[in-house]
Amino acid sequence: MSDQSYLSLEKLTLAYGDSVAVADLDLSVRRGELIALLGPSGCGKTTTMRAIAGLLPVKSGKVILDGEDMTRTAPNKRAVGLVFQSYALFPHLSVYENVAFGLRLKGMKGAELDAKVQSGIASVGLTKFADRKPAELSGGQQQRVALARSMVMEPKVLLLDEPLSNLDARLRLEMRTELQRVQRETGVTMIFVTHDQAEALSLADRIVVMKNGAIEQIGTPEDIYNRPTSSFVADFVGFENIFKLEGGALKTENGSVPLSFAPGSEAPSAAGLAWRPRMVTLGTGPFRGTVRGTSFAGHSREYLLDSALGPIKAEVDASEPVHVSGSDLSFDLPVHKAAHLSRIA
Ligand SMILES: Nc1ncnc2c1ncn2[C@@H]1O[C@H](COP(=O)(O)OP(=O)(O)OP(=O)(O)O)[C@@H](O)[C@H]1O
Repeated sequence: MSDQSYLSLEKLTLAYGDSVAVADLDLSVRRGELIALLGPSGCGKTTTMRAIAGLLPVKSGKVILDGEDMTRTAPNKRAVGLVFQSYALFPHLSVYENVAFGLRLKGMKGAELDAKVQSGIASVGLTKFADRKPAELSGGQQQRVALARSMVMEPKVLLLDEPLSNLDARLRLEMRTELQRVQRETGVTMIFVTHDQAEALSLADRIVVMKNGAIEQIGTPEDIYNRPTSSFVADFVGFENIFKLEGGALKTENGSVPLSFAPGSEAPSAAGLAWRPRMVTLGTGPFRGTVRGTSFAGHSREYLLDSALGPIKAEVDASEPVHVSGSDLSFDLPVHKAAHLSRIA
């Protein structure tokens, strides 16, 4: 993978009428990268994809692909493929004809067309189903046809908008693997939109977390999961205990609570600290909390504690002794385990 940018969005601003949906967005994607756009509903993921595909005029800024300014290029001249959550297959055409459709439009025919379509269908494991109509296929199979149909066009970038969201849990896992395989085998640059954190973490080379039409954080799955830099991303990936930090003390609803630091170590300069429930130590530590609620989650047990810091969520192995509601417990928020946040809402 080269370090050079293959697809660049430069100060991209996108609007519907007067209403700005994405503002000043900068994103640089390397050739062959698999990027996930992750974020809550309405944050601008689909809008960004539509602009890359040329389906939405750009208000200001640029879309550069493979060294060419595509900002004003028509969608069909961009070499950008699209796979939507609703597979948008032609219902009256067979699998074969669905996959052949775009190639025929480009004027391909005869043996060349046939070879290309056959290999596209084979690459997603649907050779046996070539003559079926979409209605005679499962959701996962339809999604594979949509993928094959885009891939035979040899796009420079393949955009997938919630490609797995209509599939049941088992098929989603299967399609994740399938997408990864196709990506590895073809080396195509892929950008996919998802609401689903687990999907983004398991598939992407890098994750772009969006909020209110802007990028909140870009990083590897490990960065996003372990080192969120803002309270928004921390909350999104499951750090449920988030505090402002001021002068080495946590700011809480009930005032400042000093933290204890390992001898010789200084208070972090971060604006905030965040802990996953798993990172909270139960049973020892400088803080006291009263168990307000507990829930059994199979391999683990979650506790909600009332404390001078406010509500604290803790999670421990289910094999640990059970603390009943009303129990008074010591706990700790180990500073060395915390995510250091530079921005906190
Ligand atoms: N056709 C449209 N006309 C007007 N506003 C729109 C249109 N499509 C989207 N928007 C607005 O633009 C903003 C971004 O929407 P977008 O669809 O890009 O979000 P998203 O992150 O893809 O959300 P979701 O996960 O729900 O698909 C939202 O405020 C949305 O209401």
